[in-house]
Amino acid sequence: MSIIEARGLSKSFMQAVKEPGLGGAVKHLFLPRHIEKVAVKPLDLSVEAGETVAYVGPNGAGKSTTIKMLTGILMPSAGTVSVNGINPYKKRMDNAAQIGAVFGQRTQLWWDIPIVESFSLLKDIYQIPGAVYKTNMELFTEMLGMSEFIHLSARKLSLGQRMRADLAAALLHNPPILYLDEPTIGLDVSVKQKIREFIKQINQEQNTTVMLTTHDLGDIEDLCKRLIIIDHGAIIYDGSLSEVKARFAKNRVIFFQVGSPMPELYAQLAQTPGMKLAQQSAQEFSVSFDRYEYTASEVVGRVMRYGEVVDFRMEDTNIEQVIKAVYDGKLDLTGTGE
Ligand SMILES: Nc1ncnc2c1ncn2[C@@H]1O[C@H](COP(=O)(O)OP(=O)(O)OP(=O)(O)O)[C@@H](O)[C@H]1O
Repeated sequence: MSIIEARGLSKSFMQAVKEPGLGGAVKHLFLPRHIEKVAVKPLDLSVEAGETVAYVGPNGAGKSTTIKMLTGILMPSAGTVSVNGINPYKKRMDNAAQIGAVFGQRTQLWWDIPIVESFSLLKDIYQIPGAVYKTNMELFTEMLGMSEFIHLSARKLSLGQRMRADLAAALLHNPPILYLDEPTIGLDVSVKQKIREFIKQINQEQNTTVMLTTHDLGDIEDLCKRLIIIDHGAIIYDGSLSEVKARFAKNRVIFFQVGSPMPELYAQLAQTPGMKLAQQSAQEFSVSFDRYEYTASEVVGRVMRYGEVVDFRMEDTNIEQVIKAVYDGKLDLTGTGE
């Protein structure tokens, strides 16, 4: 059985509808009006132990609501959910022992006590054996570079330091499942890298299942093998990241600057299947091509036959562009997942 299993899982909220101004507020007091907002439509989800899953979607798509149902913070409106055999909402204590969670916008550390003492409290709360605690503290301090701030209180930490401390706190008890909600939000490149490396290592060495929501698509490329896209509360794609890349990020573009205009080349390219010309000026143009049909050297060689190439650079379509196209409604992935 999968480590995370949801069937028909959904969540609706009652949202207050208030007319603007004081009059509206008074009216709402005596005659409150609500509408039902379906945040997550009935969804099915199975995640195997050790998987790394990116759960992405535009703002308001229902990502956090799903994660909150899986972590037991929110009670589902309908459907069933089982996490490592436990109903997370009904058995919150048992569930807490088997999950680690990092919500990028909030901390689970005590605000006014040194980080190292927060860790020590967590050791008691989770009843972490001394040897496990010692090993993890050493490993996490080293990998996340925590020694410089471990004696400070959470209040005094920078965002990057706090995120590292939060990640360590979430994993101290060796949970088999790690939920990450925007774990790299607002962080600089080097801290992001540190956090990604750490998550990767924990996943590989301890087979920790990782479920990640993020708007930073670099997190996905670095960490996740599986991609789930949710939009308006419904899953619109569930499949491997590499498949999406192979099918939709298959184009490469080479930008050329040439010594003189090449009208014959332009005419020829216009008729070549699998290649597309986009002209910026008489001497600047780009050729996009299917990287499974042509090699970059074939394309460059073809252009060079028509005249002098002053400069060129190449770009791959990356997963970021593919997902942006899905969010913008320009690419439909429905039916392409597993
Ligand atoms: N407690 C709540 N009460 C009423 N509506 C809510 C509540 N929580 C979420 N919603 C609504 O449910 C929808 C989904 O919200 P959710 O936070 O799950 O989106 P998200 O995908 O995590 O978005 P973001 O990327 O902006 O964090 C939104 O329309 C939101 O306004």
